[in-house]
Amino acid sequence: MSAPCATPLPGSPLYDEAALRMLEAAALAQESDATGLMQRAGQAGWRTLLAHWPQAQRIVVVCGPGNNGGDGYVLARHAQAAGRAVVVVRLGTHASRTAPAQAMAAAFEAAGGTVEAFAGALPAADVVVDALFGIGLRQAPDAAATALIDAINSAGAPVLALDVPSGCAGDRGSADGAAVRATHTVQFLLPQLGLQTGDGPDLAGSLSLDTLGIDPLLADVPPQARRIAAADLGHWLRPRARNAHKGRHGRVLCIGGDHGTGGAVLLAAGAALRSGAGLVEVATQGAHVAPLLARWPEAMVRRTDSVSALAGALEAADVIALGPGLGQGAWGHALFDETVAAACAAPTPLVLDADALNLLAAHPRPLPPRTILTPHPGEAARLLGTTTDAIQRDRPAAVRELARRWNAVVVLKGAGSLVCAPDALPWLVAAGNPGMAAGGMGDVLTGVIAALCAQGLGVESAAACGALLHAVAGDVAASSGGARGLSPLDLIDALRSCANPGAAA
Ligand SMILES: NC(=O)C1=CN([C@@H]2O[C@H](COP(=O)(O)OP(=O)(O)OC[C@H]3O[C@@H](n4cnc5c(N)ncnc54)[C@H](O)[C@@H]3O)[C@@H](O)[C@H]2O)[C@@H](O)CC1
Ligand SMILES: Nc1ncnc2c1ncn2[C@@H]1O[C@H](COP(=O)(O)OP(=O)(O)O)[C@@H](O)[C@H]1O
Ligand SMILES: [K+]
Repeated sequence: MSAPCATPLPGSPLYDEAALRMLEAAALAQESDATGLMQRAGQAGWRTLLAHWPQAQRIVVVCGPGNNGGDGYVLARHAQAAGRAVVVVRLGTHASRTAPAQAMAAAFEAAGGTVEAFAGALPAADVVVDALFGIGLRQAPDAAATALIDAINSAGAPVLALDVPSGCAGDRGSADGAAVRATHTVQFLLPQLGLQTGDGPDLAGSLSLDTLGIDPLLADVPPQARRIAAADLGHWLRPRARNAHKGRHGRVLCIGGDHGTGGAVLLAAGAALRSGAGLVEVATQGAHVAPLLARWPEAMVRRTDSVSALAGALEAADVIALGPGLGQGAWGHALFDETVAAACAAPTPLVLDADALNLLAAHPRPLPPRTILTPHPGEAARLLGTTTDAIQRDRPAAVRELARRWNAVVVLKGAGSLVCAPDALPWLVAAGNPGMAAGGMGDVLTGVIAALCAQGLGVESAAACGALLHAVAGDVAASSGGARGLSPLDLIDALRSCANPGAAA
């Protein structure tokens, strides 16, 4: 790997509700017709429906009381004009409340459209359009709205959501109550972060964006995150210099593997090797030395039955990965204390995972200036003294808070992993699959990130690129054979081809 290029930033911006509202206001100020944007949103919805389900004849459009419902009435009018059998079902007690939505409801009815109040069941449909709530939802849907959401989800037809799946917070990736599970969501104006992390992807289904003809630069709207995907790996993973030697690619020290969890540090070491570290040393319990060497003969393995055996290794390392299989017993605790102190003194980049994070939460202390934490939501909850549900309720806020609280780069793992340096814009990793929800996958990530640090990436770049490389390798591994039953070893096998983007296969 040669020096990373400086500009431009990889990936593309994602936004929150506040940004959407700012752009919407700027766009509305330019419109001569107050319904102009809504007309274009409804048209975009109809185009999307046609592109996905061109044969659909029976279309049920569920309209809520706000402007999202207004978009639905526009779609319904276009579908009816195209000769489809359309029924609008509106939330029982709620008529449209905004002037543009009222105008669009009236236009649909004037064109002979049928509007029914929801009375417990939806008419049979080839496609259901969810125009119940958009970004205006406040708190969990009430009882009437919940019943309608349940009816959409049990209609037995594909669901097209307009802007967001109703009930889902577009900037958080979670729902406080009932939420629509869409087949496809067409977002309007700007792409929303929350549809790509946590529960967002399961609720939104596949995603598209229609900007409604509005240039995002019309208003100076700040992004909430940057989205990185497989094509962005080349930004960080440049071809190596022809004159490279192993000393240029760093020495990784992996520490962990108490009795009973020796496989974790073995996986971390293998991942570091396959991600291009120059040298990999492992400090682990004596019982694990032989199996580790049998699996990775290129690793150096140090019998570390007590902390004194670490002498020399901590100083020699260019980056230390601490935690896989470490445990929280006396052995793990002593190694944790010694390693964090040494990394602070040197200071050496430090990647903390698994029980190193649990020990940190239980025994807080200042961390070295170049530290990366890789918590899953449960570990993140311990690090913030909260619950896993609270973390998952607002993953973007959680990753920012973790980075600030621990003054470290944080990878908040899970569907749509988020990576954040203190006071920086988070990265959203748009790769990975549920096959990776299996023991040992996090240990692989630790090794990948440590290897990228060792090869000269700064901690934020190593964490973002590492989380992306890990997820892309997971997708490559799952592409042959599927997600279920994926093993961390499959992922390690896939790392090398992904770590050399642009190279001939
Ligand atoms: N403002 C505009 O000009 C445009 C808005 N657009 C659409 O408008 C949407 C936003 O519209 P709104 O701001 O009107 O909001 P929504 O249509 O998302 O929802 C707000 C309505 O839902 C009700 N509501 C909120 N929380 C509720 C709860 N927990 N239980 C039951 N009812 C609840 C509110 O009282 C209000 O009537 C966007 O997502 C997009 O689809 C698009 O038409 C583009 C143009
Ligand atoms: N549903 C999912 N979609 C995408 N990635 C996932 C999913 N579930 C888990 N992962 C990824 O797999 C890894 C699991 O890590 P972790 O929970 O620490 O596992 P372990 O501790 O068993 O090694 C993380 O990188 C996480 O982001
Ligand atoms: K919706």
